[in-house]
Amino acid sequence: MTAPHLAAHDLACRRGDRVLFRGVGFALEAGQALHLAGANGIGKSSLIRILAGLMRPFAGSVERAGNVALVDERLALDPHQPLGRALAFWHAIDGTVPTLDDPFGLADLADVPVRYLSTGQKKRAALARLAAAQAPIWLLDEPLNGLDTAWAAKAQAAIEAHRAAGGLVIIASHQPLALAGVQTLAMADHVPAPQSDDGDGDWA
Ligand SMILES: Nc1ncnc2c1ncn2[C@@H]1O[C@H](COP(=O)(O)OP(=O)(O)OP(=O)(O)O)[C@@H](O)[C@H]1O
Repeated sequence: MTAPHLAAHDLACRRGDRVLFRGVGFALEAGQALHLAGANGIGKSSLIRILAGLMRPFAGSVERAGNVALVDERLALDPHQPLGRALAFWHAIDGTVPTLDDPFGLADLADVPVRYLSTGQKKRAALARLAAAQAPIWLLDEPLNGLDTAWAAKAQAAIEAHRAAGGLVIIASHQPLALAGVQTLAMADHVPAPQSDDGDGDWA
């Protein structure tokens, strides 16, 4: 795997008429992991989309070396296909072959149409698709949502294996993460102060 690099320089994000965050900066290298933490609506998914190149920052820039694979709430698998065929579609696009070890326990679900999978099964399918993409940079938006305790542990083991193989990972999550040496970016530290509208300026 080519050594990946992902850096954010003084990023700001505006959605509608609101600046969600500003001054976000970090630099990650192979093997490192960053946890984006913060309340609902603070801008974690928006930051992930900026890092993935799907949204322009309001200010600042992203520096990236290495391909990106993204997992978010949108399942990029054809809901009308059986899971095996839906995953095979991506193998054909990526030029990869399915691994035999089945780390996400999907073998028994290969004939089930994607739309009939449970929430946790869909998340496991998304993680299988992620791993198959063979991209060094993983951007994960709530990757543990919907997983039971055992599968959440296995998903984190897959993240650790990816790091050990030279990948880097950014994870937006409300759940505590059991990842070695994971860094935390507290989004609350980057929320702009509200504009004062108390009229003080009029009386100075
Ligand atoms: N297209 C849009 N136009 C305007 N505002 C938007 C748009 N998309 C999202 N927002 C707003 O941006 C804010 C941040 O959303 P975002 O999904 O990034 O938050 P989040 O931290 O990931 O939240 P959660 O923890 O609930 O997933 C929210 O207030 C949301 O309503």
